[in-house]
Amino acid sequence: MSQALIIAVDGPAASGKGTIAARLAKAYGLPFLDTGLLYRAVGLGLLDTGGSLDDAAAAEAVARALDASHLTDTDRLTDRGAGEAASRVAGYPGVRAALLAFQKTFASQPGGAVLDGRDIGTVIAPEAPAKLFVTATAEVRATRRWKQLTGRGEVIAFEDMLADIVRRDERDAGRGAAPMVQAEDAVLLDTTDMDIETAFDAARRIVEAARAKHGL
Ligand SMILES: Nc1ncnc2c1ncn2[C@@H]1O[C@H](COP(=O)(O)OP(=O)(O)OP(=O)(O)O)[C@@H](O)[C@H]1O
Ligand SMILES: Nc1ccn([C@@H]2O[C@H](COP(=O)(O)O)[C@@H](O)[C@H]2O)c(=O)n1
Repeated sequence: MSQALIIAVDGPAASGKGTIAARLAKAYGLPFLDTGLLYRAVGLGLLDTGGSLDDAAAAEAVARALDASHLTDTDRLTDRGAGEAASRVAGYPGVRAALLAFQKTFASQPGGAVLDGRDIGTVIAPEAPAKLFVTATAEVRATRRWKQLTGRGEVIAFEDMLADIVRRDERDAGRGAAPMVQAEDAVLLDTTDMDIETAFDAARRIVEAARAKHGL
């Protein structure tokens, strides 16, 4: 059986990986999953039921009960508080285990798929023929996220945004369960000095090289 075009896009918060992944999915006509939304929905779901972000068992129960209806309020899911809550619950092995099968099934669709997150190339789809690790300096990422959130009305000081990004990087890279790390066979894409169009073009070249290498 021939290999499917699975494109794994990992990287730290606000590096632009979601933007790149969504555009790659459109360009190749593939289904796309932003896996960060799953963790964000678990974090918010826990808070909404009065739970504590320190309660691993309660977080796992929310993750096990997650369905598509929890993923519709994208404005709330992508706000600052949801990002912080997500990175707290994402450290619990039970939460990650609860979300694993859905992500693996999504990745293994016969025609291929694009997924973005922190552990796509290492845990969810280590077999992916195309892997990117998208990054940028913390200052540039904080600037992008600050513009995004203040542009839609959230009130945040830039220094607080930068501190959020640095704290999230440390938590995501430092946890024991599926830490954020560049897969050995992933190509690093540093978008610090790239606008969206330039970053997408570079990502597309990486995918084209992977397709040629794997005969896809
Ligand atoms: N190369 C770029 N230059 C300038 N702005 C960018 C670039 N890439 C993405 N952006 C903008 O930065 C913000 C964050 O991008 P995006 O949501 O794609 O990041 P992300 O890595 O998926 O974030 P998260 O990890 O939180 O999901 C968005 O407003 C997006 O339009
Ligand atoms: N595959 C993933 C995806 C996300 N996380 C955690 O969720 C947080 C929010 O993710 P965003 O991509 O929407 O920023 C993130 O900080 C991670 O803690 C994850 O662990 N694995």
